[in-house]
This record gives sequence, structure tokens and C-alpha cells, in this order.
Amino acid sequence: MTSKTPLRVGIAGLGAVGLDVARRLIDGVIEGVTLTAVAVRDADKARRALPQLGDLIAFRSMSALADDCDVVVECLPPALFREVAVATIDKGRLFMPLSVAQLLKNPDLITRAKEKGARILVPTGALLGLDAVRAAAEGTIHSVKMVTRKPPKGLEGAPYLVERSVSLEGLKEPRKIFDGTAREGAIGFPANVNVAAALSLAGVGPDRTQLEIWADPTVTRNTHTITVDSDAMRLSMTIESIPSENPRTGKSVAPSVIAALRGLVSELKVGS
Ligand SMILES: NC(=O)C1=CN([C@@H]2O[C@H](COP(=O)(O)OP(=O)(O)OC[C@H]3O[C@@H](n4cnc5c(N)ncnc54)[C@H](OP(=O)(O)O)[C@@H]3O)[C@@H](O)[C@H]2O)C=CC1
Ligand SMILES: O=C([O-])CC(=O)C(=O)O
Repeated sequence: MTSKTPLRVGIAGLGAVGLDVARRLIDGVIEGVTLTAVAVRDADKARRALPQLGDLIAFRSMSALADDCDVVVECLPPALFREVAVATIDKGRLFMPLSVAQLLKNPDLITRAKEKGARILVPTGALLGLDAVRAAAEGTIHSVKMVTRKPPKGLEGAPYLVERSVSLEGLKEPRKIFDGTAREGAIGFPANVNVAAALSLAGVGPDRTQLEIWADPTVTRNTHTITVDSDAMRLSMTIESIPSENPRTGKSVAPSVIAALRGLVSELKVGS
């Protein structure tokens, strides 16, 4: 019999994604993975949601979160991404970001990870099929396109709309609010289409990945359709994720993080 040392996980930010992931880890859904520490803005609020915090699970500052964790899962507002990313990478840990659009703005982190012996592992998050897109990228990809449809509440407040004084209030018909590249989408919608950034990193990069965003009052789910044409395959896939308590974020995101963590310790892993 061998007994492995548990994989120690830290979570930065306990909002819609972080709290769901923390609850599942505390429930012991993955044998060999423990929640070791969290970084939060308001410890009292966090303890009200999860009374187990502060005892066996430590509160840490964002810069100290990686001190006693092997993996740090970033579930923060985009503006706070870099601080925890740098602290985790500089300690040579595995960094699992959710605010993936910020990776496009901070490409130096990839070189930094190489220098420090760290790894950055982007979970599939609210999307699907990144394994197939990566396989396509081993050959020649001709085109990648993503069409996102969200209920207007899941898009309100995005910088792109605010800068153009676009209001989605009272919208009755689907309205295309953005048509551009994944890089432009990441800047204009940093908390709404991290999935486009992830897709671009798996495939042909942020400048060749096309993105349309629709505010659609006729849908109740956060819906993403990706279409890829390559020398080896053509694929078209759609995910319809039920919005979580944060209307911008689908309920599929936290389970995707759990699946990614499970893949780090399981004897059998299906899908690349
Ligand atoms: N890759 C993907 O597929 C997806 C990525 N995302 C992205 O993931 C990230 C997390 O999403 P989500 O959970 O929905 O976001 P939420 O807004 O629900 O949660 C963010 C959390 O961060 C906390 N926070 C704020 N300031 C600090 C601080 N200084 N230190 C520690 N914690 C802090 C907030 O606390 P408080 O509420 O108390 O202020 C809140 O609990 C976002 O960037 C989102 O855009 C989301 C969906 C899909
Ligand atoms: O949950 C979703 O539909 C996607 C999302 O918010 C994001 O990629 O930032």
C-alpha cells in the first residue's frame, strides 16, 4: 500500500466560483486533494458562508496564499488577477486562473512560469471542447469562431458597453453588441468572455479567434457556440450553462475546476 501526500489547494476569492469549489473540496469530493487556505476580502463574510474557515483552512493574504499550497485557483475580479498570479508563479506552484482574459494582458507570466518552474493550467471553465481545439492546433487551423449569447443581465456593466453608453435595459429582441477578435473582447468584456480568451489560447491565438457577443432576452442560459475548421477536422459545439448567483458566470464553471483538480491526482484521466 502507498499513501500519497494530499495535493494542497488554495483559493483566491470566494464568490460564485470560489465558494462553490471550496464547498466541494471541503465535502471531500476528490480523494487526495485538500483545501488548505483561502484569500478573501472579508473574512467574517467568508466564515458566515463557510464556518470551517480559519481553523484547519487558513486565511492568507493573496501574496502568501501559495506559501503552503501546491495549486492556487484564482477566482477573483479581473483587476486583482496579477497580484495572485505573480505570487503563485514566483513560488513555482501550479496556477489555475479563471480570469483568463487577464492572461492575454499579462503574457509575461508565461515566460515567468518557465523561469520559476511554475505551470499555468487553464480549466475549460464555462466552455467545452478545448481538448479537441488543442488537437486541431497540432495541425493547421483555418478558422476559429465563438458566438456568445447571454441574458442581458449577464453582460450589463461591461466596459465596452459603458464606454459607448449602451444600455441593455428593457431589451426585447436579441442584439449583437460586439463583433471582433478575442483580444478585443477580453478588453471590452473582461468579466463576461474569459472563455473566448481560453479558446484563443487553445487554438490560433487572440488575434485570429473571432468573437460575436449577443445580448439575448430570449435565452435563459449563458450559451457559447464554437466552430473550428482545420486540416484534420471541422467541429461545432454549444454549451448552455445555467447562470449561477453571479449572472455573468455559468454553473458549469466550478465543476470544471473540480474536474481539472481531479485530473491532477487521478490514476485514470480521460480527455487530454
Ligand atoms: N474562465 C471561465 O470560464 C470563467 C471565468 N470567470 C471569471 O472568474 C472570476 C471569478 O468569477 P465569479 O466567482 O463569478 O466572480 P464573483 O464576483 O462572484 O467573485 C469574486 C470574489 O472575489 C472577492 N474579492 C474581491 N476583492 C478581493 C480581495 N481583495 N481579496 C480576495 N477576494 C476578493 C469578492 O468578494 P466580495 O464579494 O466580498 O467583494 C468575490 O467573492 C471572474 O474574473 C470571472 O470573470 C467566470 C466565469 C467563467
Ligand atoms: O460563465 C460564462 O458563461 C462565461 C463567463 O462568464 C466568462 O467566460 O467570463
